Amino acid sequence: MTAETHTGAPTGPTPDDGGGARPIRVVVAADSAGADLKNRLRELMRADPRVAVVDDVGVADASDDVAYPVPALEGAERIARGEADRGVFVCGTGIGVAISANKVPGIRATVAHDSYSAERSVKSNNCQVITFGARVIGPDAAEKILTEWLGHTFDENSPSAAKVARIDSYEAGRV
Ligand SMILES: O=C(CO)[C@H](O)COP(=O)(O)O
Repeated sequence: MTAETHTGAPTGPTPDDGGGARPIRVVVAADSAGADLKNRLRELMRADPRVAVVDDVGVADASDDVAYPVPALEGAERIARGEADRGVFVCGTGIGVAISANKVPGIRATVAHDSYSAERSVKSNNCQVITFGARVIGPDAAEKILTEWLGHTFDENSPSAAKVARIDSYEAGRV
């Protein structure tokens, strides 16, 4: 699948649309440093009516020392293949899983530890993936940001769309 055919526009409900939009499919991933927070965020989303399914690609818990690129790349590839709409990836800082996910064509991922950045990552950048650093942000703050993030959508008719399209064009080799 090419980046052109897979811009991966986040879909789903907006905060004030009454929940009428299609529930989204989310994939979660983490390394040992992020497993506990990932599991907590996974359960939060499984109880959220805006989320249809939460697919967990591991690691299961902090005893598993598989390095962060492995679950992050697997999660990002599932989004690129159209098997999930969005991803929530966690490591110690959120940086390693973001860098890994961004290597998958068509995927836009960023760490976002504040509400405004999380919102703009969707509305400006059409990011499908948000990442957290479990050694940086507390679980309550991560839950609040995640709950808000689930309600944001990218407007393909907004001025930001052409900017994201420029990234897609570069990735597709069209300069
Ligand atoms: O935060 C991480 C990568 O960004 C990861 O959880 C720890 O990586 P390490 O410092 O290389 O062990």
